[in-house]
Amino acid sequence: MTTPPRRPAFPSGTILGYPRIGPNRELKKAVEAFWGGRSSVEELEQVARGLRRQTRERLVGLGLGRTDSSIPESFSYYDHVLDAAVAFGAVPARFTGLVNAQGRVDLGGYFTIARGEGDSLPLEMTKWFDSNYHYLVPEIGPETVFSLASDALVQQFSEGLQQGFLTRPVIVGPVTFLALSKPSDEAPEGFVPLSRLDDLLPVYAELLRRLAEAGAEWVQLDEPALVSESLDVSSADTSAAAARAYEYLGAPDARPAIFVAAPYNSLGDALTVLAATPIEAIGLDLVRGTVPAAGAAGLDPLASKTLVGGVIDGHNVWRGDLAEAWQKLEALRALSPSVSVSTSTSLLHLPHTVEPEQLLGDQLKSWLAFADQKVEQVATLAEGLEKGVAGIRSVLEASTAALAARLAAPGVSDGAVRAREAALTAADFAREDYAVRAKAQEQALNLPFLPTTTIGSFPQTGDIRRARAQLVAGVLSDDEYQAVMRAEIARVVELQEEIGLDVIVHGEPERNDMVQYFAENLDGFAVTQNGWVQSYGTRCTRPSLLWGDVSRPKPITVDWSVFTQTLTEKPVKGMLTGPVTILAWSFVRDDQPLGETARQVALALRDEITDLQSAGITVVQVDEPALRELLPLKKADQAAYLDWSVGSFRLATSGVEASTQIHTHLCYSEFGVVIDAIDQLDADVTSIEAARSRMEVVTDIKSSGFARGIGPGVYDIHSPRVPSVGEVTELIETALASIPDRQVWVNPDCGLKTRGYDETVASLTNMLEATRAVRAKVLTH
Ligand SMILES: Nc1nc2c(c(=O)[nH]1)N[C@@H](CNc1ccc(C(=O)N[C@@H](CCC(=O)N[C@@H](CCC(=O)N[C@@H](CCC(=O)O)C(=O)O)C(=O)O)C(=O)O)cc1)CN2
Ligand code: MET
Ligand SMILES: [Zn+2]
Repeated sequence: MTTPPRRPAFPSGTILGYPRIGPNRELKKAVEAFWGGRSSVEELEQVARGLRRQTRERLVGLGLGRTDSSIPESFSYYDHVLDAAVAFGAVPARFTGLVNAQGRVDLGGYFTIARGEGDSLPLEMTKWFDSNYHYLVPEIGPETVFSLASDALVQQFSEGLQQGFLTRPVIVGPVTFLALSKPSDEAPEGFVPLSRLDDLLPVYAELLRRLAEAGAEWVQLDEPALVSESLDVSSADTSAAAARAYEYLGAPDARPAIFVAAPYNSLGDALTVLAATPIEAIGLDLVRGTVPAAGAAGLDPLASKTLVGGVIDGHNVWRGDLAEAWQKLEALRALSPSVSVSTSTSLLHLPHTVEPEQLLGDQLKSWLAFADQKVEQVATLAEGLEKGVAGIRSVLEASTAALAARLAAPGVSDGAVRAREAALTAADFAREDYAVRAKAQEQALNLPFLPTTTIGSFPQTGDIRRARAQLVAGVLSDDEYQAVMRAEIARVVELQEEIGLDVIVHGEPERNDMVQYFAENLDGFAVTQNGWVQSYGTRCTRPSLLWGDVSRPKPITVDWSVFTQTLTEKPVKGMLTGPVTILAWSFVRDDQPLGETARQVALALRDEITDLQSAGITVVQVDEPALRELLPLKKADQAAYLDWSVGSFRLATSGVEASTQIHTHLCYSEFGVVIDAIDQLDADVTSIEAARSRMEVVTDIKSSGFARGIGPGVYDIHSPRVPSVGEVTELIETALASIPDRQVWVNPDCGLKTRGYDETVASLTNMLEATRAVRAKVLTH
């Protein structure tokens, strides 16, 4: 028997990943300049190199080691799952023209796969576990030929080495890569991408060998699929795949030491599986998950591995209780003598740093930790692990004290809000029967067969954003800003009238973001100036901070909707963001159950909706695109979630008369699992993303017995492509084949804010032409 090679020690502290977009969105700006033809690929690459160097230096400055593999090499130009697809040669057939003679795709081609071109649709985009980050879905079939088609990761590691850093390359693990993939267009019915594992593993092994040759001592393989019970493949299948994968990848001597990270929840049975493989370190999410019980069956082999305790929350901004985090690390020591500290997830979900924020106030700032502050927390705990807890005791105590101060601060608990919540009864969560509502609404609205509408936003042009930036800078007065927005609303209304839409929207020009806008107008929230977080590709958001009890000091949207209604005879649809989505896209207080916070937001929205009704608005849409996103990864937690999420939506929307039509909108997800919950929302009309999956969702709707209005999106707004009249006609007819005629609405998949005006006008015009054609056909039969 040969002795295994000696492996270098895992660093005592690390993070699973770091934001890639740059402290001032440098990468976003550089990539968009490249797309716009305003810079060359060399200039873009130079910005990226600069950011990577800056990140390595910054992380050392914050306390990570320069040469102990503690710095993750986790850069991406657009998305880390796309990076893996391109690295392993998994390019869909429609893009093979982008692959050069060496089997590689250049940076331009990489962006084309992400964004589509001409008739070639981009990879589908969907939510990354329970976060607001979207990854691109690889397409895998029996025809996919895996090969090592990119050395980007090796190059980035070598680039760091030349600068004097020994970093730790990070890549999506093989099980997660395949579990998140979907069958390619060429794949036969029933094909499962995970069935290609044995063909993919040699390519991963080759990459590991190349990294070892380049000098990498550790590599990180991210396997969040192992914690999720909500994927297309079962946990039993992902566990079995992990056993195979890590037995195989662990076998060769010529490889870096392997660290498998399992962020977003606990590993459950998969921990036993990983324990039995020859990998050297395992990362556990101890924020969402718990410390495994020492002595549990099958965990003995952990004693010879490093356990990396993800005790610092990578998914939320609170400074948290470091003393409690320390205790979790101590508890881990019962399983292995070798314990390190890390974040629970990549810091990708957090803004860079609290420091430059000028509007947050010292008190709130003292409660917060963004990415850089989380790195410092990791460094503190790592010092405790290395030198004993005595040296860090005062820091632990300070964090406990800050947390106690936070819980006792004014505004965290508001008596009036609490009293109102305590007085709620079942009647506050229910409307009249749908039959009664439908009749009252038919009379009030008098809409045609196949009513047409849009999802709310119209293009956010440079002029609109500039005007808002000028308002913030004090260059425009409130009145001047209002005038610019009103002019935009007038243009949007006129356009909709010309095109012939039936239910009119105001276009949301006054909103920087559909959540931040409401946060700015509600008590209990704070917003950042520069707290940008990547949502997908170059698109970023500044998640708001929900720190206290929520209430509405005054009406928020009423004046805008009332103004819009003065411009048209047609019904104007009021536009609000729902409680679940407001929570999902903010950083939410962690001192009380989410359901309680959601009810507070719902009550504020309920008042807004009744105020809209009093002001003469007859249709109100309450968007819940994040309903599916927040669905817990563990099945045991899902029923309770659906109960409070559906409840908060109903609380927000059930204060109105039968004649007021409530719409909701959902997008960005697979809806099958939550279709019953969507029905339970009891909205009069639900618009739902459907075009990219060619109306697959209507079969779910049909089998669920959904009996109210439904608008399956008839074109994808994520690409500038203008759908033809024929295409839209076909999709409307597909919907009509499954759903009773009178229920069907015609609308795009989502809001138009990321589009330009030219394609918007062309697409909506075609949508109306298709609707008229179908109307004529159905009505003459
Ligand atoms: N929070 C959130 N999550 C979501 C969505 C969403 O709409 N909101 N939609 C889904 C998809 N995700 C998306 C996320 C972001 C964007 C998006 O368009 N983001 C914009 C920023 C939106 C914004 O905050 N705009 C601000 C600030 C704009 C800005 O960058 N201003 C310039 C200055 C203005 C100029 O001169 O151009 C600056 O600060 O430097 C405003 O309009 O006021 C972007 O990245 O470009 C779209 C979809 C799912 N998750
Ligand atoms: C991400 S869902 C977007 C809904 C919103 N009303 C809009 O049109 O932009
Ligand atoms: Zn949407």
